[in-house]
Formats: sequence, C-alpha cells, structure tokens
Amino acid sequence: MIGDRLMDPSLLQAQRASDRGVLAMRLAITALAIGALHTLFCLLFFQAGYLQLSGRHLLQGVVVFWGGQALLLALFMVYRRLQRPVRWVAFAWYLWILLALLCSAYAMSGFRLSLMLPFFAVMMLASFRHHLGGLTTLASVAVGGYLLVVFALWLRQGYTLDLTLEILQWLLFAATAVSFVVTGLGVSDLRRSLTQKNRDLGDALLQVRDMAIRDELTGLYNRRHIMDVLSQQQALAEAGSYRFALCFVDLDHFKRINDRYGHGVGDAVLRRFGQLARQCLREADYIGRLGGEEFVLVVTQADLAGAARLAERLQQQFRHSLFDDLTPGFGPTLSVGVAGYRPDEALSTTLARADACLYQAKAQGRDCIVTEHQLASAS
Ligand SMILES: Nc1nc2c(ncn2[C@@H]2O[C@H](COP(=O)(O)OP(=O)(O)OP(=O)(O)O)[C@@H](O)[C@H]2O)c(=O)[nH]1
Repeated sequence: MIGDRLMDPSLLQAQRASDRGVLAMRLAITALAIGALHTLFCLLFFQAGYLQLSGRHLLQGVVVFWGGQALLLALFMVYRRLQRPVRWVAFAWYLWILLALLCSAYAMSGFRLSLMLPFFAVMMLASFRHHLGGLTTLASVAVGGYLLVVFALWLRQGYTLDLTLEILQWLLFAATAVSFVVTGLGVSDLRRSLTQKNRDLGDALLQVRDMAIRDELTGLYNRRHIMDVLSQQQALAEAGSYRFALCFVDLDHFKRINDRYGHGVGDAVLRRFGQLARQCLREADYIGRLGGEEFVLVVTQADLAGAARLAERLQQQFRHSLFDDLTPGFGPTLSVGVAGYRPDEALSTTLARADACLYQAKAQGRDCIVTEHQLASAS
C-alpha cells in the first residue's frame, strides 16, 4: 500500500529530531576530541621543553581546562535533555577551547602558532551551527586574542622577543582565520539550504501521503485506507478483549438530488456529510468513503449498541442540517447498517453483514438504522 510506504508525520518529526540529536552529539564529541588533542600536544611540547611553565602550573591548567570541558558538556546534555537549543552552549564551548589555545600559545617559547592550529577545527565545527555573526565573532576573538598574547609577551620579554617574527605569524594567523570565515560561511549556507530542502521534501512527502489515503471530494479516508484501518482493528481484536463495530451509511435517493440540482450541489451535500460525520465521531473512530454516496464508520472499542447510538446521532444531525441549495424537505436522509466484528471471522464477513443490514434499512423504507441483531430477529 502506498500509504504504508510513505512516512508517517510523527515518524518524520521523530526522524528530524533524531538527525538534530546526532548532529549535536557529534558536535560534543568533536569539541572533546579537539580539547584532548590540544592537551596531548601541550604535554608533548612541555616534555620537549618548549612550554615555559612549571609542571605544577601545567597540571593546574589542564585541570582547570578539563573542569570547564566537563561543565560545558554537562550543560550541553542538560539543554539537549530539556530540548532547548544548544547553540549558545556550543558557542561558549568554542570560546573556552579558544581561551585554552591562547593561554598555551602564550606559554610557548618558539613557534606559538602551532598551538593555535586546533582553532581552525573549531571554526569548521562552528560553521555547522553558526553563520556570519558567530563565525566572525569567533575569528575576531581569536585574532584579537592572539595579538594580545604577542603584546603581553612583548611586555614580558621586551627586546628579547623577535617581534617581526611574531607579527608575521599573527598576520598569517589572521589571514587564515579570515579564509576560514569565508569557507565556513559556504559550509553554513550549504547546510542551511540542504536542511530547507529536506524540510520541503518531508512536507511534500506528507502531502503525498495525505493524498494517497484521502478521498479528494470529502477529505475523508478512501476505501484503501479504511481497509487498512479495519485490518489494524481486526489485529487488535484478535490480540485481546477488544471490540469494534462497523456502520455502513448510504445517502437516500441521492440520485434525485443530482438529477434535480446538478452534480455540483450533489458534491456539496457529500462534503457537508463528511464535515458532519467528522464532528459526530469520537477522536478514536474512523470514517471513510467507499465510493459514490456510500460511507463506512469504524467505531472503535464499541459494541453494536454503541455504534448504533453514534449512527443515530449522525442521522439526526444530518436530518436537521440546512442545505442552502436544496428546497426545504428535499434534503437527503441516511440509511445505516450496523455490524460488530466477531473474533476469528474474516473482515469480508463483517462487511457483508453490515451491507446486508444496510440493504434491509433501504428495504424498510430508508432513513433508518438496522443492526445485525434486528436483522437476525427479523429473519
Ligand atoms: N454529485 C456526485 N454524485 C455522485 C458521486 N458519486 C456517485 N454519485 C451519484 O450518486 C448516485 C447514486 O445513485 P443510486 O445508487 O441510485 O442511489 P440513490 O439514488 O441514493 O438511491 P438509494 O441508495 O437506493 O437510496 C448516482 O446518480 C451517482 O451518479 C459524486 O462524487 N458526486
């Protein structure tokens, strides 16, 4: 069945939420990995004697950095659990990593730019969630922060600092950061348009699904879908103490309306019936158009009496509803046949019983309800 193959709206929403969840988790794992890589290289540089700080200070730095990482991860998870946007937690996380990079660059004795390289991984990561504002802010903080590092080093080391080399490194860093902003914007645009296209595709899929299961004129379920519904109801009934009943509903002398007022008015009457029926039904019930002026109600968790009461209500409302285009007294009435599903029987048997009841209602003069009990006691 086409309806089965197309995605259910709730499934589609769940899929979208799960995609967002996967992306968020990937972001957290990458942020942790960048932090771990940076810590590892700090330790290696320290071991090789390129970090100008004591082992105690290094240890303190590592503890503070990972304390912050743990805090941000916890915050991130809480936001995810509360289903709140993690955008700003992620941004704070990028800034935290950036601060660690700048501190370690300050402590490096030589080619300090090497410890700033993970910043570009951060920029790539940020381009998945942030656009122009976020990316330029990150790049500005990095470039400005690096300049401050050079300035602080110059204050500390004075003429012993090779200022030309430091400024050249800073310029290289700034130029690369700008190029990453531009590239990041491209990635961000691409992601946005892909997300939008996916959303449109999902919406189109929902529309197609709706078209596949609904009757175009009345908006009620079509025969194919209502048969699927019946199969599900049958499965429920076979699984336990669950009952459901069917009402076959047919508009009386509908041909006369068509003949007298034209098909347009006939269509309007069918649509009106659809609206009324939907208002009468409980949330859990179903109604479908079998074809022409024939409809079926699937009354869930109900016995014959319950289904007959529902049919009566619908009949009353339809009888008293006003049809602007019809002469008073010429409004159609409803004939209804009611049958309940019996365990272990084929659906076609239940349908045939409901049909026989409807036939009897027509034979009795129309505008009435016949249940299978009445039919059995009459014969
Ligand atoms: N306007 C309109 N008419 C339709 C549609 N589908 C079927 N019909 C008409 O519905 C009428 C059904 O006529 P019949 O089967 O004789 O039924 P009836 O006139 O209601 O008579 P009883 O059912 O015996 O009370 C036919 O004239 C069909 O052309 C539709 O989508 N729109």
